[in-house]
Amino acid sequence: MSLKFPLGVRFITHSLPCTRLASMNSGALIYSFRSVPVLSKAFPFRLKYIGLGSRVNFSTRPERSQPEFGRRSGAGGEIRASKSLIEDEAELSDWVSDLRPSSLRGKFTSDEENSDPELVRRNVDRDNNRGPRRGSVGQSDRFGGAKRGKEGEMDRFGSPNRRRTSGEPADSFRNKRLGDREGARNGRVQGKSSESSFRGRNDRNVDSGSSFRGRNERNVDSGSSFRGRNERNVDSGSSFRGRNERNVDSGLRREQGLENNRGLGKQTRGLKQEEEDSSEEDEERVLSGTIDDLLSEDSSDEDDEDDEPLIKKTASAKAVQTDKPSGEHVKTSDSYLSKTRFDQFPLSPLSLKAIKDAGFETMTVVQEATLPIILQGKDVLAKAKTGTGKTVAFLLPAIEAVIKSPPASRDNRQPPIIVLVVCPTRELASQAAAEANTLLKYHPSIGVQVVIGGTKLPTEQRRMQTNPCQILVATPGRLKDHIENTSGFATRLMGVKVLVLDEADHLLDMGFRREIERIIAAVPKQRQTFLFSATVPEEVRQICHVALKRDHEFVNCVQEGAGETHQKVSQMYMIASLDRHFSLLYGLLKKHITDNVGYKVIIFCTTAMVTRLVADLLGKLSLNVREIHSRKPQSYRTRVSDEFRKSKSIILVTSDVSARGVDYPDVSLVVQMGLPSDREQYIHRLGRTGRKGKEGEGVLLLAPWEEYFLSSVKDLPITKSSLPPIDHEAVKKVQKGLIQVEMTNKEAAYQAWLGYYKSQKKIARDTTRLVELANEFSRSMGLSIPPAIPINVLGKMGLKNVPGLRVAPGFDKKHTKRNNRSR
Ligand SMILES: Nc1ncnc2c1ncn2[C@@H]1O[C@H](COP(=O)(O)OP(=O)(O)OP(=O)(O)O)[C@@H](O)[C@H]1O
Repeated sequence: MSLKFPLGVRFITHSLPCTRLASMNSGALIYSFRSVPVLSKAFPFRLKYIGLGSRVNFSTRPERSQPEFGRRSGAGGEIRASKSLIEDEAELSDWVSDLRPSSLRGKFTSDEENSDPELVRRNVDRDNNRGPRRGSVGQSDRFGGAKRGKEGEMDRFGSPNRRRTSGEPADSFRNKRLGDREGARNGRVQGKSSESSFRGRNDRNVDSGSSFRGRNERNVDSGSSFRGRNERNVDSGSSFRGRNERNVDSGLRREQGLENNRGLGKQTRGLKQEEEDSSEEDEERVLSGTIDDLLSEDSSDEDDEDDEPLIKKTASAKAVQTDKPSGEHVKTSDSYLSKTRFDQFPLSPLSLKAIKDAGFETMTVVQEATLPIILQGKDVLAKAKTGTGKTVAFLLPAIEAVIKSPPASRDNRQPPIIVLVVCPTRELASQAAAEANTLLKYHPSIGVQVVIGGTKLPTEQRRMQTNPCQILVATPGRLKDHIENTSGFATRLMGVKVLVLDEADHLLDMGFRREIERIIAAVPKQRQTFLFSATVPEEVRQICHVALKRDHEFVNCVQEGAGETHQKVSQMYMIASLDRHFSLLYGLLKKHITDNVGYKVIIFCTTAMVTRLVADLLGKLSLNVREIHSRKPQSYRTRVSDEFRKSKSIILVTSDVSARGVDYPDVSLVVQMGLPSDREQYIHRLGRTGRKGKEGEGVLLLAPWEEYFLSSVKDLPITKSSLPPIDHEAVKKVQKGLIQVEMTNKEAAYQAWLGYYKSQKKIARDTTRLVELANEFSRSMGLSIPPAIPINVLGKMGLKNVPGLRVAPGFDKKHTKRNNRSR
């Protein structure tokens, strides 16, 4: 039997993270005082949870090989919070790779977009130097480019009334990173079997059947529980029924102490504000602070193990899982659309009209699951697969909140902001604003604006004054800038009734810590808050309490494990030594192009500089390729993003600036070259294909020594592919192409590669080996000797005196001074 919530929300499933926490089997609970490690990192004042003792596994995914990514903290739990750091370090690697004596000496002040690549690059350096954002979110910055395209769309939607989305494309994004693979330098391009047809899709079909009423049918308990979560331990066999009861009963009783969570705002006010980040790159938290900061933070990870007092754990919130099972129930398991119509909900007729114009016929599963709860006035944490309409899911009810608010008086030049949407990247913010404008087509009195950095603060300030809006979409850094520097802005934020954190896990991880704290502190406590993402790691769930009310609902439309990715997207990985990678990539692309007439491919590289290298090479191989990464000016990125969105038969090589949220239609293949920063990033990148229930393919190309990453995705349906045969001609072509690639690109890629893998603890542990691998990478680019690296850069990277490195003379401080003197 299934239970239904008043508005029809039904619980489907298996193991809910929360449902089986404290409330169940409480007699058996052991309250131990363990810390929630990430909390201490993110929120110094220490949140406390009642712990479930041994049953509670705060470290999330035990079966993941986290050590490589994890940073030690708190009670010794390995946490992924280090992701941000790692990403920063990835950025660092690119930044480092781009160091020149000049950039080491000075900063650049121009903010403008600049078509001069050199200047742009320098701008990047400058930006990097600016903020102390250490924890940065790599993604964010890397994200750089992607969605700018949206901006274009906004214009479209902008209609004559003030609904126009503002927010200029930010320019000078910066980011960096790098990556790549290793190689047992011997491997020769050869391919044995090959078979790897990257086809093996499971064409499970989609048939949602998920209507309000019919939900139960979907409700087949797959038994696939949330890994590493308590509930599984507590009551693995629990039936669907039992769970629902638990839900209804709110099995997740929150215990005292959680109140504290809400106090975040207050407490964070007192937090030390590190120097302001220069707005310009909220999301681009490139390497903030100094390299030393980053490295030292990194190295201190191990030390940071003091146990916190603690815990009080218990889940809060009810959990509603709407996902469907895997295995034989595939027919319904990958459906992203429900059968529920939008007009079955009490939505504004004008919104319904706009929805119809947008061509949305029925709700997606996440929309169907969250809307009734949100309309009840509750806070929601929602996890739903990539490309399944989360943006509309939070925007629709947010618009309702605006409609229900009393109109601002006409002479109020600074009307309250009713809805605040925070996105980790400029692209996502622009995209969300564009979607909002679609939904607001017939609400001319409701305005949307975007504040995303990249433009000068005063420009945005003026824009906000001349175009008052009720819905504001922002990136965290720029929003914080406005809170602190725009007169009257803080007052306007006191009108916020709905706060949305899009890509919540990313926003709540270490990278955006300060900004989010500041933002939460700046909006009223009496508000509704929605957190959406395709991935919500357990440790982030713990932090969610700082933003959400205690009785929030966790709507999980995703089954942990195989269910986190789309069944219609085949996932394969290839293991090959580094020296084969470029040829393999080329062969893979050629085959895909032959097999797919209107192909659209995204290739993710680990850093901006490696992205540039790969794009350069593929261009030389006469493929129709574009590149997006943080080193490109925002205007360029916007243009390319738009072009890629609209085109067919095209390849986009990109860094992680395009990993999250970017909604490119009809991407047929996603290739990930080298180590993804973590499991979530792997899922988000893969999510650029198979959107809206479509088919897609994903290929992860790793070197043998990167294979350990697979343990973190072992529950996903990713299978090993044999290496395809690569014909001799292709190998020769690639070699020739590599010769034509600019030397500076190779040098930059080498340094960036080194920097990126230096940030991967597992690999960096043995620096001699690391350098060997880097030199392997160098050879894979066709270089017989590795590029020399300035001594000061090596120092910053902690790689001085490591055998195998070539040191570029004359760039160390002493040396430079001497040279200057002698001039
Ligand atoms: N009910 C609907 N019916 C059809 N299409 C929809 C519906 N709702 C949203 N969409 C479209 O689905 C696409 C994907 O939506 P969106 O970008 O919000 O996905 P997402 O879940 O946020 O993905 P990601 O996790 O990658 O950010 C968009 O083009 C959006 O316009």
